[in-house]
Amino acid sequence: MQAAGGAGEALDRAGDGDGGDHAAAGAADRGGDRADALLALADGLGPAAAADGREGGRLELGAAQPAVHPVGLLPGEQDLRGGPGGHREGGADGDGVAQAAGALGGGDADADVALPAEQRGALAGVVAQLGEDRLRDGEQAVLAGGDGELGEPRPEDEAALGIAVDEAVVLQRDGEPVGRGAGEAGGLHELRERGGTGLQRVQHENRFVKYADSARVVHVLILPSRNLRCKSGGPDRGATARRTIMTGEVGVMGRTLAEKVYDAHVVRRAEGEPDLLYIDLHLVHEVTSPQAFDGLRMAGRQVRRPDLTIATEDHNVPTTDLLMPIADPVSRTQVETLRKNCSDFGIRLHPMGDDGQGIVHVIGPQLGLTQPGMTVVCGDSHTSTHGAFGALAFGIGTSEVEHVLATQTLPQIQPKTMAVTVDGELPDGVTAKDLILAIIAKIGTGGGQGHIIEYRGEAIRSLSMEGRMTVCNMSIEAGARAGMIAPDETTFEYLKGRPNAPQGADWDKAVEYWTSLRTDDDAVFDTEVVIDAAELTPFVTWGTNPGQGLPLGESVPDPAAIDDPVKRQNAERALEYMGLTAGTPLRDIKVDTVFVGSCTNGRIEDLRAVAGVLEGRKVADGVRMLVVPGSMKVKQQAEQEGLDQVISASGAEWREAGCSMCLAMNPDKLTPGERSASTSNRNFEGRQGPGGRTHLVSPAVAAATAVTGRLAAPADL
Ligand SMILES: CC(C)[C@H](C(=O)O)[C@@H](O)C(=O)O
Ligand code: SF4
Repeated sequence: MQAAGGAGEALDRAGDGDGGDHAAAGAADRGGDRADALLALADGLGPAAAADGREGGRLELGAAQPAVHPVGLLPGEQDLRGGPGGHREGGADGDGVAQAAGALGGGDADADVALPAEQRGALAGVVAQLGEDRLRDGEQAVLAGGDGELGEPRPEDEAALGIAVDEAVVLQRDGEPVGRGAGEAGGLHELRERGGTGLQRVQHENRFVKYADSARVVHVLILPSRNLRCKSGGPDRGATARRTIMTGEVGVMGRTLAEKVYDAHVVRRAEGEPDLLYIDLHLVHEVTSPQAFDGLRMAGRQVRRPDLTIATEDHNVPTTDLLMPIADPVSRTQVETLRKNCSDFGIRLHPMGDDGQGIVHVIGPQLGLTQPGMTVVCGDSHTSTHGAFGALAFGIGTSEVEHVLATQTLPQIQPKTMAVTVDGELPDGVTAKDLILAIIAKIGTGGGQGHIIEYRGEAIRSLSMEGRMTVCNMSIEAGARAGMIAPDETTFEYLKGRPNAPQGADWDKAVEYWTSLRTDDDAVFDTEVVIDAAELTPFVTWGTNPGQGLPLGESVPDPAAIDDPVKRQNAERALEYMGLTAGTPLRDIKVDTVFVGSCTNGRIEDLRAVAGVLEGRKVADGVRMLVVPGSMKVKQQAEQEGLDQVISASGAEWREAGCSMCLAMNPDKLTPGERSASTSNRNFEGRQGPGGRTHLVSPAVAAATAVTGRLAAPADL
């Protein structure tokens, strides 16, 4: 199924690789995806409970579940629409599809059926695991294993791990419901006795059985063998794992951070099919959403969780004259379409000129919406940025955007895991951008393919949140599905007090849970790479992909010296396009333009670094420098700190927030042959304008380059 978004797949994105011809790409997208989108939706709706409780009726996910979040700090409790209510006002549409009440909220049934506390108590508990007693203080044993003998689970029953007493539960066991027998706590009989409203029995053809409080769940509990399945590879992973457990050859293995977050969001898993993942946060922008909304309209659907969906205008917005209508008709149409869609479907939008507007990957973290342990998606490949918080965040195609809008879930094939460990300390003057460029040069643009990369090690721990976002942002440039960094004090410090961050007791609970989001010591990664931070220096690209980079002190490589014929040919072609000669010292390369901005390096720390270098200096004659904050808030903060003054005094242009020259979907473009040093993340042919030549650099290198007019580091000044 194409819409499953397999690991490492290219997105069905518009406007990529075509020099910004997004209108044409959008049309192709529209034509190509329709059937797949419908397919995906049908699949997505398959396994779970009918929201209206009709057994055997149309199968749907549980009604208006809050986002899956073990500590109950639900993104669903943050109503992104800003209005009263949120998901608790949800209703069901004519198809039994639960809908949060928004502008178009249909139906008046309250689909968000909360279980009375005593029923939840009856459900929640712990199953003794493979004969071991796993009860801890405050936990209660409720689910019997095997044939109902408490404490005697059969290995194949794979009893679930501990559940806090106040959590909602999915009871699951292969082939039959757990806790079904008379007298067994948590059995359906008991729920019925107590009036069990909101619980449905769901039996899937793949013998995946749940009793679910459909109003609250739907976590599939973490099963020990799940991890083994993940490790054994191939479609028969489950069978292999089970055999292994039964013969007692291996114990339960630890899990990686990525596996923990992934597992915690699986709402349905069936042999031979993609998993269905619950999505906690859906970010939307003008480029990849129009066809998705059109699809909803065509199918008569609404947005299932407008309260977990937030939109911003970023790609097509100009960075000057915000009060003027957008001159370019394609950009204007994109932006106007997003406005209409958000208004029709009840989605909070940050339009141009709004205080909260900015690049989608800058505003999510800024608003405290991106939190550890979440699943975050957006029709944008650099969604990997949000992995810096320990969220599982990845880009999706337009058909998948429609799927998430309609169901708040996404079919996924579980990616493999990769550790990139950066030992030691980054030398002075070496930044997160240099680090990620060096990582990509080392592992290649396909090095992370099929994997979620977890960045670890001392050098990563020492990075600020801004630096971590820069690193995770470019995971996609290494071909990875996502990048993640385990949350720690730096993460909590960044989040604390942000508008959507938990508060008070919720905050403490959240931090406790977030602290558990780290790779277990005995977890095994599918692939591991180790890098010594001490060896790194400022890094720049010389070619037309982000992996064609070298330390600034080196020279343009000679393709003739490259053994691999494909790489050699790529290098030849890149040098020709870039107008470079082998052997030229990188420091001798003259630039025409310097661009500071983008979701890679448009944050406050980046602007501080730039102003730090520019202070008391001038941009070289003949060089134009654009400094584009990643969001309006970043812009305001920079202005409060006086950074704009320093930047303007140096001769650089201080602009409004947006993607800008990162991809040239607005008037900020390179002209043919023009060469830039750019803090963005992509350097393919025409990325910054047809014929434009891009060198990817850090903010500090960008600023030093602006001063000298040639690729340079601050230490060269
Ligand atoms: C327009 C969008 C789909 C695209 C992406 O997916 O990344 C853009 O943001 C980019 O950086 O090329
Ligand atoms: S700033 Fe660049 S990379 Fe980031 S979302 Fe915008 S276009 Fe994509």
